[in-house]
Amino acid sequence: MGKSSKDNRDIFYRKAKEEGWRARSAFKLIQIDEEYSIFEGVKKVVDLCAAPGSWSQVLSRRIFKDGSDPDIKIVAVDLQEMAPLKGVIQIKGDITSLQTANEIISHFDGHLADLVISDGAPDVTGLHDIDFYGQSQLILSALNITTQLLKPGGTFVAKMFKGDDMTLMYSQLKLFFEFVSFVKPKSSRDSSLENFVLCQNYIPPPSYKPVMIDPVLENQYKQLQYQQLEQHQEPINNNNNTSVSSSNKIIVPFIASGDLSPMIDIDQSRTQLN
Ligand SMILES: C[S@@+](CC[C@H](N)C(=O)[O-])C[C@H]1O[C@@H](n2cnc3c(N)ncnc32)[C@H](O)[C@@H]1O
Repeated sequence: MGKSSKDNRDIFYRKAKEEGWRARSAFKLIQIDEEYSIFEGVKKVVDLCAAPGSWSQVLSRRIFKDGSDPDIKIVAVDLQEMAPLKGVIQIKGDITSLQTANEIISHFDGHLADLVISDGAPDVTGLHDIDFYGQSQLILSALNITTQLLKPGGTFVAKMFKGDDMTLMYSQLKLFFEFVSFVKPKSSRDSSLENFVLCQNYIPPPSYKPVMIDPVLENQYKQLQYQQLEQHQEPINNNNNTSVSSSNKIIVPFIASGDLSPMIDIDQSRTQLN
């Protein structure tokens, strides 16, 4: 490790201790907000994969503040328990589950979120390809649940690893968001492949209906295809009683498999979905 990256790590580590952040990751979210004003006008926010809670702390300090605005709701979700935080509703749950999505929505009094952030990380094996794959799947799960939670025009921020698939990831996210960019906050170590994707102005494709299927589970997708065939391509119900509309038939396999064939360009693919 070079001297400058070691110093960089130490600065943010020390600063986190001094300022009472649960993890130095807090600075990554703070720096993304300083550069892109992602908290502006935000009242409903979801922190996916939130433990131990430094991003939720940022939301508590910067959005909830003194708690004087009753419209502000912050919901944090993680597989693990985390210590309580002022103004943060905590859910112990899996972001791939419909039950978690429903539980989050139940706290928003019929509204959707303005902002969804995800700093999710799977258990790291040290094998680059496996870790990269695991991280990609977690982003897809985060995107999947985000399509249930985010209001049109909303913002989504997620951690990813820099890798060969960034162009593909960009194309996939561009199906749902007008602006997609990759961000590397200065508190993120230079030596790390970590990156963040910032997606702004959520515009789901016409007739897209969010479904909580896991596109990673190929068999589950095949099962859906069989059901579609049996039912002559009419919308179907999966186990979660959510329908798969014609736009989903195109988008879900595209996201899952990385098959670029249905997408010529964004506008054209959107036209196909109409
Ligand atoms: C790097 S930590 C998040 C750090 C957090 N943003 C902070 O600032 O304190 C990654 C988290 O992702 C969570 N995670 C991984 N897979 C998940 C899943 N399927 N559902 C919910 N949480 C998950 C892990 O439990 C872990 O706490």
